Amino acid sequence: MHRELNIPYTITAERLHSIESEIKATGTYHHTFEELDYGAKVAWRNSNRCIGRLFWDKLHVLDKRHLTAEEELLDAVVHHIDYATNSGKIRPTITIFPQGKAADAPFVIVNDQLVRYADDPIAGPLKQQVERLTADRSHILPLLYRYDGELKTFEIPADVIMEVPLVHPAYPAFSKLNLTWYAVPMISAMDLRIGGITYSCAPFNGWYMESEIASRNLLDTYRYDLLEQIADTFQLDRSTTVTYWRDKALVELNYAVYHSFKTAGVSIVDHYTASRQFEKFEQNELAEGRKVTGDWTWLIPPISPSLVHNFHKGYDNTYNNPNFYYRSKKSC
Ligand code: HEM
Ligand SMILES: N=C(Nc1cccc(CNC[C@@H]2CCCN2)c1)c1cccs1
Repeated sequence: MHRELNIPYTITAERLHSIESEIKATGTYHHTFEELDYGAKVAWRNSNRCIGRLFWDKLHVLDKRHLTAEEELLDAVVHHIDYATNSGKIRPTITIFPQGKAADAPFVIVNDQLVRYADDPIAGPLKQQVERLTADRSHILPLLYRYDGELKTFEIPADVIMEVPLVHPAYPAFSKLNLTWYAVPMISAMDLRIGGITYSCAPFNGWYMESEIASRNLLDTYRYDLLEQIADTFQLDRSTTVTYWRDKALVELNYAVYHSFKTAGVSIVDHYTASRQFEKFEQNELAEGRKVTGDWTWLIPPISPSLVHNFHKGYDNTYNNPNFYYRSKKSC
């Protein structure tokens, strides 16, 4: 159940006292839903590498801290995918499972994203871990999770995973590559830290910025490395670098990804609009009297970076809490 709550949250002396006595008695404490909801939203607002932060107070927070049974926990993962996808009108959502650092939380997801193609080079190490545990070979990696200290796999039902066929309106030959990408990016291996509490299982999603798929996932040499094949479908002259065939292919591929998602009715943002939205975020934060922190190296888009405003300014990369952190590898 999702409840909209007013922001900002103000803590009372009584609440502080009750936290203190819970810590004295048990060594930790538990957030109220209001504290969890506000904490998760502020963690997004503090995510220095995120260009999508304008909508930080619209995050859908699904509180699943009460779940204990394995089937219920897995069902909540499937529900997240279904709820967030919302038939293409993507809802930025976070599902928060029982608290604890990765080593002692009852349920921890090992996958870095809930959906990952088995043939994606980035999936290498995870794929090896999965193949030691199961024989099934679907094109999407199963969920690898730790429950009660045991490493297990779960096949996410195909019907909740939406994919988008990639086409280019002006180049029919492009479809011959039979490229698709999954609709919703869902990060599942970062720790959410709020008020000294670590939630090591708190998968969250937004929607894609087109360049993530087009400039990085499909073109990085250590990812799908498709630049030449894609340039050929656009009939570009690859005989010399100075026909700018790489640059032309990159732009047309970004265009194709954006239009494919739009045609399929799946939320996506172009890099220019995303940068303008980030500029609005900066203005809003200033008006609220808050300093914006950011990581310039991730905030500039990988296509036409100097055409957007944030290329031309610096950012303070201080990490304020609440925030999201990489899980230390050893803990899983
Ligand atoms: C709503 C649409 C959103 C868009 C378009 C967006 C866009 C992006 C992009 C393009 C990146 C850089 C990713 C990369 O280069 O690999 C990023 C990073 C990040 N985003 Fe967002 N984001 C959105 C929503 C969210 C939400 C809902 C959260 C969490 C509640 C979030 C938290 C983060 C974090 C923690 C990072 C840094 C990840 C890392 O350090 O590896 N974003 N975002
Ligand atoms: N649009 C998104 N993209 C995104 C956000 C955070 C992290 C990532 C994955 N980043 C890792 C890759 C792989 C190396 C550099 N980038 C993607 C979102 C994912 C979840 C919420 S928004």
